Amino acid sequence: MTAQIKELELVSVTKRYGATVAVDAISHKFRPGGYACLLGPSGCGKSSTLRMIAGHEIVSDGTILLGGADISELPPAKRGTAMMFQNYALFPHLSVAENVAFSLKMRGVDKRERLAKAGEMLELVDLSVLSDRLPDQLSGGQQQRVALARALITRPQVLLLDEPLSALDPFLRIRMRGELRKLQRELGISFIHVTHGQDEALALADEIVVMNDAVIEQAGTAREVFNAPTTAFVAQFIGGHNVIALPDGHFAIRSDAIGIAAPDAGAMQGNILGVEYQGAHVSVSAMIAGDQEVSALVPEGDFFDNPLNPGDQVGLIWDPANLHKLTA
Ligand SMILES: Nc1ncnc2c1ncn2[C@@H]1O[C@H](COP(=O)(O)OP(=O)(O)OP(=O)(O)O)[C@@H](O)[C@H]1O
Repeated sequence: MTAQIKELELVSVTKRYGATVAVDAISHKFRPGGYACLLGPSGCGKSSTLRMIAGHEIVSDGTILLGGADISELPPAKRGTAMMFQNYALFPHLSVAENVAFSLKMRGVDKRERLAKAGEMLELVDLSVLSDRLPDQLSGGQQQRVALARALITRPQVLLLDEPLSALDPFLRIRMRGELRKLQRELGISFIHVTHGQDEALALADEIVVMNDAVIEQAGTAREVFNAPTTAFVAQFIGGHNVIALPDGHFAIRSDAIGIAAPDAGAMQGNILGVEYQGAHVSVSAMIAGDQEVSALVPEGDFFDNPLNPGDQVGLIWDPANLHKLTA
């Protein structure tokens, strides 16, 4: 299945709902066979983008290309994409195997062949033993695997996942996250996964596409986006950063790149506002010049060698190489 995975490209894609511009002329090439996360806050246009790629929403303007061919006008089943929905959308009256085989039935594939294919898909997601059950006889995690098998049975080039983990409890979410990543590696196809969780995106993605207010703010590998956010929005949304105004502009710096020293040392003086124990680290917040609050993540051992309290004066130190100039 890994041979010649086609590249998905968005060219100036726009979605308007009446006067609302949900997606504003976004362009992006997704890496073929990669795991991409569309990350952003509620209402930024992630789901609209995904639904346009799937063909469940009409593109208002722009083009969607798969392997160079324009798929913008094709019906969902003819695009080479498949979608797994947030609520799984399983048919309650059909067995697991029949749910998985459903789209082949719609395509006129005969019963024996479609159930054989459904069997292969259920094996892939480790659910063969439950193939005769009804959806309401399954756990949330099992239902999710059925939904995955059902989306994969058409052998898509691109699997689209809309908040696939949001219905699961935190423990299961982390387990399923690992399973999704493993499955994507095994299949070698492109996954595009919509999430508003930065931890989820960092854990899963080869590529993170950060959206805000209908546009792409930044796209890059998880490490690039985390280590060098280009805008204040990305720095704040991805977490673990401070945005600081200095005489020569606005900069992002990771909280764990700020150290604490004696009051007369360091790049800047600060007054401790709060101390929060987080296990491996202690998060120390301080007020610096210009009424700006910054947080430093200090390794637990270092903190307790020189404990601090609110009201203490300190110096904050950082390596200037860790300051990333922001463009907006
Ligand atoms: N069918 C619709 N009709 C009108 N406006 C819509 C419709 N669907 C979405 N919108 C609007 O388009 C914008 C983007 O919505 P979209 O669902 O794409 O965002 P999202 O980033 O996926 O948000 P969430 O994480 O909450 O699902 C929002 O302002 C939303 O209210």
